[in-house]
This record gives sequence, C-alpha cells and structure tokens, in this order.
Amino acid sequence: MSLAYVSTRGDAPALGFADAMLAGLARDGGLYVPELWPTLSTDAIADMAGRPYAEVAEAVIAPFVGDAIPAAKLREMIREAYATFRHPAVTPLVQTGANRFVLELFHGPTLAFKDVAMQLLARLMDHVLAERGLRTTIVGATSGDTGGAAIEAFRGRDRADVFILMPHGKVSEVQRRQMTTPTEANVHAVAIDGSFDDAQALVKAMFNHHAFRDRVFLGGVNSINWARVLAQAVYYFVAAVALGAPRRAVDFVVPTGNFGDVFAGYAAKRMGLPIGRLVVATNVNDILARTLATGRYEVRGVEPTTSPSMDIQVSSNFERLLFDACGRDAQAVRRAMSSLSQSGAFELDEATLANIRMDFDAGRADEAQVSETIGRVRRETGYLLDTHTAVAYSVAERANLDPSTPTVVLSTAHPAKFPEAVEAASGIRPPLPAHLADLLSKPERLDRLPNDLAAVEAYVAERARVTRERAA
Ligand SMILES: Cc1ncc(COP(=O)(O)O)c(C=O)c1O
Ligand SMILES: N[C@@H](CCOP(=O)(O)O)C(=O)O
Repeated sequence: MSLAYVSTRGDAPALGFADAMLAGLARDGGLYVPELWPTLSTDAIADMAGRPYAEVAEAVIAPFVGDAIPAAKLREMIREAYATFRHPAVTPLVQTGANRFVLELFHGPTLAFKDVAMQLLARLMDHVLAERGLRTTIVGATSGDTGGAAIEAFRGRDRADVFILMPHGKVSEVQRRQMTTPTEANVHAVAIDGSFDDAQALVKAMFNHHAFRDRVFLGGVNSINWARVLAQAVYYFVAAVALGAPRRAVDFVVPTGNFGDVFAGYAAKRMGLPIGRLVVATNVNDILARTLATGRYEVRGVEPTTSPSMDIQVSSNFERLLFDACGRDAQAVRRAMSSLSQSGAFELDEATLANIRMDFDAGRADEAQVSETIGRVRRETGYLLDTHTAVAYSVAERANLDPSTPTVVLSTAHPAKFPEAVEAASGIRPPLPAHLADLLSKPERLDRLPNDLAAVEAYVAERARVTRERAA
C-alpha cells in the first residue's frame, strides 16, 4: 500500500508518493505532507545501531514510499546515492565538546547537506519518469547550495532539464561555479536580478500558473518536494542512534533558512525518534527566531551575510509545520498564506504557537558572533566550522538545553565553500577537496534575467526539451 500525501491548503487531490514527488508543489499552491506519520517501533530504531547509512535510509524511507517503487529497486537507488559520498559513514559525527557533536553533512559531491537528498531524489525521479515514459522540466531556486547539488545530481540525465535561479551576485564564488561550470546541455544556471526570496517566488508562481506548469511538465527539487525532506530525515536517525537513541533523547540545533532541514528533524520525531529539542538557528535574517519569540511571522528586507545560503525571509517549509501545529486545519493555513502574500505577515494563534514551542526553540547569531565562534572553536578544539554551521554552533552554546542530553549541531556545508569568511575568522583558508581542485579555473555558463515571471517562463519554455519536442 502507498501512503497518501495531502496538500497543506486542502484544495488539491491527495496523491501517492511517486505523483507527489513528480508534482513538487500541490496545484492549490500548498505543500504535500503525508496524510499520517508512519511510526517506527523502539525495536526498529534500536536495530539501526551500527548499521550502514544506506540500511538506515531504507528503514526510514520505505514506509513513506510503500509500493510506489519496488523494494529491491529502492534499495539499489539508495545504495547508489550514498556511494557518491566521500566518507564511509556518509554523515559522520565529530565530538567537539562535552556532550556536543557536529554532524557533518557535507561529504557529498557538492560539499553541502543538499547532496544527501538530491543524490537520491535524482535517482527516484529518473526511475519514475522512465517507467512512465515521461520527461520533466525542473525549475529550482537557490541561495547557493540547492542549485549546485541539483545540477550535479541531474547533469546528463535524459529525462530532466534543470533550470536553477540564483540571486545575482549573492552566492559565493564556489557555489556559483558549481552551477555554471557543468557543460551538459540539460542544465542551465540563471542569475536573477533579485533575492533568493524573489527566485523562490518565481518558482512558486510558475507552479501556480497551471497552463505553463502543464506545458513544460514542471517539476521541483527544492524542499517543496516532499522526497527532499524525507531523505533528510534519515541522518537524524543515524546521529541519534549513534548517541544512544532510542534509550536516550538527543537535541538538534539546525542552521535554518527555508525550514526544510529542521522540518526533516520534526518528521523524524513524529516517526518515533526520541528528539528532545529542535533548535532553529538563524543568522540576522531571523524571521523564524522572531516568530517563535512573538507569534508573528513578519517578512522584512533580507540582509546579506557571510552565511548567504540562509539569507532567506519567506521560509517555505514553515507552512508544513503550521499545518500540523494548527491541527491540520487547511483553511487556517490558507488564511495565513493569503495574509502573508497580501501584507507580508500573519499571526499564530496561542494554541498553534504553544504546539510549535513544544518541539522547537530558536535563536539567532549575528555576524560578529559567527566570526568569533569560527575563530574560537578552531583555537579551542582544532575544528573548522563553515559560516552556516557556525550560526548553529553559536546558538547551541547559548541555548537553554539540558547539559546531560547530547546536543548535535548540524554542519550543513564544508568550510571551503566560503573561504574568505572562514579565513577572516580563523586565519585558515580551507582548500577545496581534490575532486573540485580545478573548479576555479573552468569556463562558466550563466544567463542573467530580470525578476520577471514572463521573462523566466519564456526562457525556460524555449530551452526545455518537453516543449521543443512538442513543437517539432
Ligand atoms: C549551507 C546551508 N545551511 C543551512 C541552510 C538552511 O537549510 P533549510 O533551508 O533547510 O532551512 C541552507 C539552505 O537551505 C544551506 O545551504
Ligand atoms: N539554502 C537553500 C535555499 C533553498 O532551499 P531548499 O531546501 O528549499 O531547496 C539553497 O542553498 O539553495
């Protein structure tokens, strides 16, 4: 049996796993979530101890996939996806203090946690598209890391064309080059005159423009895609079990922007993993920290920081949490989202905010705190944090967490992706790993477009094989 997925806005048909994955955003503008949370027994979680990452991944992911993909095929794709990682543990834990651990999620091909989900998602989508004889046109928005991971995972694949919209001039050089140097004809890097929020709004507008969506058979690989979030839930199990779960609870501190990663932790908790606190860590673009403190979700102008991938105001996956926290009242979600688009804000009612606070805390780190944390942690422990991880590390140090509970800080990027900021903070310029050694000397391919829906749609439609084949 396949689990059904429902839209947070309640006005789109429920879909099975494969259709929800191909759909990306629901047709009513909402996000797909499982209609119920599958749970794993204490024994099943205990049984994960000492198992390879791919086996844990299979145990976590299979209940959400059901019979949508044959079990042997799913296993094969999971094994292939995690064989692309350079560390045998895939996501190793490093101890940096008493009961404090860093979960390194950056050992995949593009040095950021996005590879964990994207390497699997590309294989899952390819499989379903091939079975159905379909091709898709993926349009994604990136503040730096999703784009590189998507291009890497889908480059050269016959069934998908990938268009990545990045905010012009606002990603690091390494991030940009990871998107602009691949030569395969099915991948396209596009700089938009605007912010990440503008790029994400364009992507959502394309999904909500049904004529365009159907014309190009639009697909999404941002965390609007449920399969992305699902694959990210796995490493919460891997880390917690290594630290004593299910006998013992573990706290997680998560560098947050679009709320996909920390929502994956929430999903793991709903599946039965004993997670104590989930701490949302933001940089000065602190909409989520403010929301948890005040109950008001209010968009302000985005400020550029040394953790550019988290320079986000409209935090897409918060909608998924809101849906659960307000008792799955799709009408309430629709009201909040309409207020957000009309006035840039919405208020959480008391019960919803209390539900959120049962699982989540939040904190912010400013630029001085990020820099100080990188320098001090390096001096005191020898460990070199990237800027995004440093946001979470700084928040973890100041959070009101039980010292007897292990705290895991998610390390979402390799420091070599942000060499200037890391060097300024620590005096150490981290080198790129060998497989990316020639990245900075390769020729780039990048188009630039205005922040204009019609212009971007025309660009995509002209280049997508789905539309070119139809026209031929
Ligand atoms: C390096 C890095 N850290 C943290 C985040 C924030 O993750 P999320 O958007 O899932 O909250 C991002 C972007 O997603 C990122 O690229
Ligand atoms: N920080 C992300 C922003 C997009 O997030 P996603 O998880 O929704 O894909 C990035 O690096 O692009």
